[in-house]
Amino acid sequence: MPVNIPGVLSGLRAHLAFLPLTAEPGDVSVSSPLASIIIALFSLLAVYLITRYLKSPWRYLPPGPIGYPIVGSALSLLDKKRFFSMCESYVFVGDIAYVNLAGQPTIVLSTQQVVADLLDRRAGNFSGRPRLIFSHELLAGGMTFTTEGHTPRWRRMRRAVNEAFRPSAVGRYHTIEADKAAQLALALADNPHDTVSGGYSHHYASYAASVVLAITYDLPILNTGKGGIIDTVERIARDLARASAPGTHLVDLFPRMLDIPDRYATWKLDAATWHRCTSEFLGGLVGEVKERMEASGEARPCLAQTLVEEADRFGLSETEISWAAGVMYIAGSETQAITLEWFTLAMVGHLDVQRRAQAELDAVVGRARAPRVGDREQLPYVSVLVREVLRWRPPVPMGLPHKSEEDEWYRGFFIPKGTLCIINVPACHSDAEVYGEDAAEFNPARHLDEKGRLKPAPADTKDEGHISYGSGRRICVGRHVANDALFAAVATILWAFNLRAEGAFDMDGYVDRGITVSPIPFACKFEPRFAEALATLSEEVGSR
Ligand code: HEM
Repeated sequence: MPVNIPGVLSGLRAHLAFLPLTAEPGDVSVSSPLASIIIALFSLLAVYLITRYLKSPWRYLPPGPIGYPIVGSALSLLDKKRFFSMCESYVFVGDIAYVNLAGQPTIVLSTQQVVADLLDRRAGNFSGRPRLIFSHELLAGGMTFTTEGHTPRWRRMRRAVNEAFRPSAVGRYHTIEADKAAQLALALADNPHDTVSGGYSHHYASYAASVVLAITYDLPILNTGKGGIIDTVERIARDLARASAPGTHLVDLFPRMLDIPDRYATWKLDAATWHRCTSEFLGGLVGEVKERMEASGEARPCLAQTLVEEADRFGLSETEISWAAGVMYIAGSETQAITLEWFTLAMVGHLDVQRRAQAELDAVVGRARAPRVGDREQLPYVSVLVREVLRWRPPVPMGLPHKSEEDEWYRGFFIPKGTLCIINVPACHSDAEVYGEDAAEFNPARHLDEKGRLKPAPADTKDEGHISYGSGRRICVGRHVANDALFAAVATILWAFNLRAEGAFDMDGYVDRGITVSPIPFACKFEPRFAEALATLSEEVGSR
């Protein structure tokens, strides 16, 4: 249909008649210059905004979902699987997605190479942690180095702990791990028909907790039942975890609330009291180690002993020693217990793997004694079985978030200062280019060559064969201890028992516990493999 241009123009003119846009001959209206000024200002503003937009590095953010107003994509975090699949649908370029979590810039890293490129090779910028005002700054007084930023205090505490947990130092804990593993097996045998769904996980929790506490404080070998100390440290861990859940405390959303004078903010006084009591409790545990060191000239090796001895070298205060040791329970107990739960699921779902591991144990260790951590070199299949559990079902699927401290450019993408970095560990571990086409399957043999020897671990995994321990400067400082303690438990359980599910089990489902994920509970039967197994374990407990 032909358009009547003059007609349209005159119609427009009629509509805009209230604004004298053009001066007619003889028109003396004073508003004409004003209109010109307004138009000029708007034009300038438009030019400014367009130039700013064109020049802004924010145009080059990695691709990602737009999300909803204000909350962005924060709500999708409630379901980890959905969150990751949402991010994965955007990682067609660069293996990196950008997500707005209620205003917090966040990137999700989905291949091991990208994780290493940023968190490892640019560790100077990507080793911070998000600010947790209530739990970290007020309750813990900034002392939990797991959540401390990339600060001198974090460096001091981390270096001191690393001294006690480096590969050449962890051999001194092997006896503790072997004793605890034997106790764990005996506890599991107490309930051979444990049809309570996941009833054995209670024993795994006790094992992990008592290994960590024994390694940290040289506490006497604890029974696998819970003792008073375990109850207290568990309460501390629970309080801190609850307090750091997003939205629990308003001060995390409105940091200016910190300026409210103490007398009007009872929550600050309560937090200070909690901090004082907890510091006293943790200081008391270190104090007992000191007493043993003074009384006997030396205590059995443990983390607290190293921290006390090395305090001057690393410049640690008394409170820093107490908290550096105290945080180990929080970081190291649930993670290990859950890994053992995934191990149990893998075993009931893969009886062939169970049999192959047991054949190796029978051939190398025999039945006259239980396996030891020192046997690991001769037990490559059992050893990679632990590695494969951590690859197949990472217990901390998002890692712990790192935070960038400066603006950064990577593969043409802009990563603003203060960006959170979340590792999509399941995606990294299912990369067919790294782990093969069967990456989704549980298959320990993938880590061995055709002669059954350990293959070199894939690039960027720090020789672990996976990145379940995180990456960069913040990589899990307890990973060598964890590898040993998990090996001790797995080897002892497979040496002593056949594991069989009683009833249904779900290989794909999971229970979301916040930072960690565990299998959906199922009943498992731990059947002794031979008559003398339990007697041999009883004899070995405490005799090494
Ligand atoms: C299966 C067992 C374990 C898993 C899966 C695990 C996983 C992790 C992960 C993902 C991180 C964060 C790394 C990062 O920020 O990139 C971490 C940090 C940490 N882990 Fe572990 N961990 C385990 C066992 C342990 C044990 C046994 C201990 C101590 C006895 C421990 C102590 C720590 C500490 C202190 C940190 C904080 C490091 C820092 O911020 O500098 N972990 N762990």
